[in-house]
Amino acid sequence: MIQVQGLTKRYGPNTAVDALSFDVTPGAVTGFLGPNGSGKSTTMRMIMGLDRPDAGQALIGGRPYGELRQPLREVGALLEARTFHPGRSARAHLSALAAAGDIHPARVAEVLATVGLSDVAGRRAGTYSLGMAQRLGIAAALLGDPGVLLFDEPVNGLDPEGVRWIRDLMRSLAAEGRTVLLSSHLISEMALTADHLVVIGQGRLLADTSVRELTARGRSLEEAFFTLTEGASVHRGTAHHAGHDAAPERNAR
Ligand SMILES: Nc1ncnc2c1ncn2[C@@H]1O[C@H](COP(=O)(O)OP(=O)(O)OP(=O)(O)O)[C@@H](O)[C@H]1O
Repeated sequence: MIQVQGLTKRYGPNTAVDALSFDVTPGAVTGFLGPNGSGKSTTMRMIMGLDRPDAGQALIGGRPYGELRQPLREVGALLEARTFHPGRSARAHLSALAAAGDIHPARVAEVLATVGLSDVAGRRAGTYSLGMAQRLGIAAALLGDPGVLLFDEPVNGLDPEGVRWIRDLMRSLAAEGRTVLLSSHLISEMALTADHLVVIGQGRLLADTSVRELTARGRSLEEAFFTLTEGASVHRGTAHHAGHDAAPERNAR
């Protein structure tokens, strides 16, 4: 379970994340949608303790990231690809992470197999394609077998087979009862992958609802997304925007 409570982050005069609150529940894929610059990555970074909020808090299983006793076993994240040393092999990279996180070394081979990198695990990761780099990032996120997972744009740069692989992986992680928060620009992909959606614009919550609810009455998810985010995109960078005072679309789970 992830709880985002009144989370706020300012960069100078810009408020990147603005009193944002939502929960991400286990056993489902929660899609995290919003236009470019709406604050998705900043929110995920704050959940992972990489950015300090100016107000509010993000909790993982009831605690802020910094207070988790065994963080790699509790939460895994793919926030940006290529966070590994290019001269190291995938196996060496994962082995170092496992050693640092007190994770059994046998997990390295397991996660390499899960992401389909077993055959190239000895190669320098710097030679990997974007798709392979994404898979290595996902392997690192899965290493501690955590119950909570965050993926920021995992399908970026992947070919159709890779996109489908990610979709199946997300769905199976949720089916195992894990909490999965997934950001993506690909709305059509989100319609296929996510059960629940959190939509933000200008750092504010625009909707916290099920995909089914948002696409009710024959509306496509794309239409619903544009209707929700219209005000937030058109007036981006100004103090006033449509929907400023509107209550976000929300439904109970
Ligand atoms: N380190 C930083 N310094 C200054 N401004 C920042 C910083 N990081 C993010 N921002 C700003 O905060 C806002 C939110 O950015 P963020 O990357 O979180 O959005 P996003 O929804 O993930 O966008 P995208 O979909 O393009 O990845 C943007 O206006 C961005 O320019």
